[in-house]
Amino acid sequence: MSVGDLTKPHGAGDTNGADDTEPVPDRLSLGVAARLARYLQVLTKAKKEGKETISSQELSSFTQVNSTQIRRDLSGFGKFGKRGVGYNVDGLVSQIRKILRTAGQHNIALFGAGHLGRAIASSDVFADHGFRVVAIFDADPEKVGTSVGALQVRDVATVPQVVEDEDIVVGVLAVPSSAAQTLADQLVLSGVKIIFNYSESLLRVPPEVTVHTSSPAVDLLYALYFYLT
Ligand SMILES: NC(=O)c1ccc[n+]([C@@H]2O[C@H](COP(=O)([O-])OP(=O)(O)OC[C@H]3O[C@@H](n4cnc5c(N)ncnc54)[C@H](O)[C@@H]3O)[C@@H](O)[C@H]2O)c1
Repeated sequence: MSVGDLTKPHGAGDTNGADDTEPVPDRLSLGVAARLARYLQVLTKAKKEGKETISSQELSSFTQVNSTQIRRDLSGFGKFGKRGVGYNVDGLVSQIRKILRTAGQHNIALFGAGHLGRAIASSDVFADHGFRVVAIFDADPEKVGTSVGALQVRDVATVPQVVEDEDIVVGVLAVPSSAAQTLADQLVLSGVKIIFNYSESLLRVPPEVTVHTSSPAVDLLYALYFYLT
């Protein structure tokens, strides 16, 4: 079964641009989307290291998805895979980015210019995948106006205006749990539909808004489950 088999295609003539015969899927199943994102993570790194091809076995060893599943998921991208040679890294990166709709540039607003916020702002973790931190906010008047890399810390009162001016699509919360819900509410009111939450706060948002909560300990519990079973 390929990605195409698991999804509902767009109407005729609406194509992904890379191959006129390949329709862009409307909706991926959660499992496929999660696996494609993991492949993309490995492929992006491989591309950065100048690797031209990658085999399903290599992808498997880095993603812990078995290679038969990988071949099935990627069978829709026939022209990128050659027996004995593997997949063309460049081609597969652009194809998966189109399918996950992550092609192009997406602007992030970061909340919290503390330890984590500063580390995120100065690293490539988001930039490697087409996300750019274009604004950083903090509630502490001592931090507002100071520099974090090329950015100046802004006052949270300016959120709605900055979201509009900077075309922000993602809000990243690197603030104490006690501050997260109020900021999430402000982001929702400003029209932001994706929130990446580093705090442990259980955020309440309307159904059209997606919250992803990053929790290393919970990821470890998941790994532990597979280790123990
Ligand atoms: N999930 C992870 O991997 C991970 C890792 C480290 C920290 N964290 C979490 O990230 C958060 C930040 O951690 P830290 O170590 O950077 O803390 P920190 O105290 O160094 O920084 C927090 C910053 O948030 C600012 N802040 C407080 N209220 C705010 C508001 N309403 N609006 C904007 N800014 C506000 C503070 O002034 C401070 O600058 C915490 O919730 C922590 O538990 C998560």
